[in-house]
Amino acid sequence: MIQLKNLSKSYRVDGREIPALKRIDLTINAGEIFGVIGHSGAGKSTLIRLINLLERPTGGSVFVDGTDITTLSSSDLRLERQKIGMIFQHFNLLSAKTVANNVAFPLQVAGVLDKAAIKNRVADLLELVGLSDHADKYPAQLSGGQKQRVGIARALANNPKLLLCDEATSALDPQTTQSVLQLLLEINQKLNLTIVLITHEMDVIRTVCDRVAVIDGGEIVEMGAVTQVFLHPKHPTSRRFVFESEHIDENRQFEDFAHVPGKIVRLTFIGESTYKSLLGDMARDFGIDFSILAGRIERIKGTACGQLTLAFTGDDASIAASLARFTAEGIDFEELRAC
Ligand SMILES: Nc1ncnc2c1ncn2[C@@H]1O[C@H](COP(=O)(O)OP(=O)(O)OP(=O)(O)O)[C@@H](O)[C@H]1O
Repeated sequence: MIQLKNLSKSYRVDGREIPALKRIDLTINAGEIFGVIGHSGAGKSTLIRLINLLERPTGGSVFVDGTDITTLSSSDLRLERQKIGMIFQHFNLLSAKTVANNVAFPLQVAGVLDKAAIKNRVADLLELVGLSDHADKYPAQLSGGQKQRVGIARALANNPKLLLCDEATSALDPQTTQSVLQLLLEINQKLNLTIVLITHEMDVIRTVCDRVAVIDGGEIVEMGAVTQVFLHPKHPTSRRFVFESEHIDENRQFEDFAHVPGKIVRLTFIGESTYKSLLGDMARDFGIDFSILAGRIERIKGTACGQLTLAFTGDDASIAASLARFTAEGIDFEELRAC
């Protein structure tokens, strides 16, 4: 759906070129929910605004659904943009228009003249986002979550193939964030809509995204399936995001482990293996002992995942046999300390 090729962007400030994005290569597949996470100033907003050319790149190309939109005339670009909806952190609703008229607005701009068709389409969209009873209210009469639902309905008015979400839940409380994220998941599935979202919150990525790119200093420093990046973050920036979201202090943990005897191993469970009763079986079968040093079980986009850090004691052959059993059961392990 999206292909960014060697894409770069610098801003000219006081006669100097300030690089914001450097040689980005990225492919986003149709139907996926793709997240971009980074700290403030990393280049997230620039990246998402390049996808619909709200910003022009300094170099490289932007393909959307097979078309290099950087080469289009302004009238063709206007048509192409109807395939791309966008929602914003601060909703950007028109305060003097009712909810229904905010949602109708992009249809009118696109040249739809049939008033009955507009009315029906607006009614369908408001039903989709759960706001049928609020059609005649003004934005000031809505909660933040309701405003973002209007933003989503408006973004979907022209049946886009792609929805860009610019920090769409950052102004919302945690519970409202969850309900807006559930709505995004629902429309992704119902409409097979490709969604790109930028955020600085790992929880947002974990709840809805299929894949994630971690961006730092204008570059993608890590990219992969969310389960992979969450459970095995490699780049220091990714590690920081994951450990902060899990309230894990990595350095402190290693200091604590220094007092514990045995081989320290971190096990990673995904899916059904998360619920298997393997540890007791292994202690009995191989005569090993273990203590649990750290653990977490969570859901990554609906898939149960767990990580357990254990210290094993026993003879080397028994520990090796136990680790082989993990491998046979499809459980990943990482040795953090040999003994
Ligand atoms: N219009 C602009 N003019 C000059 N510099 C800009 C402009 N927009 C962004 N920048 C600079 O580009 C870099 C990337 O900014 P960008 O807004 O894309 O980051 P971000 O990750 O979205 O940050 P935030 O989360 O704070 O919005 C920053 O150094 C920023 O100062």
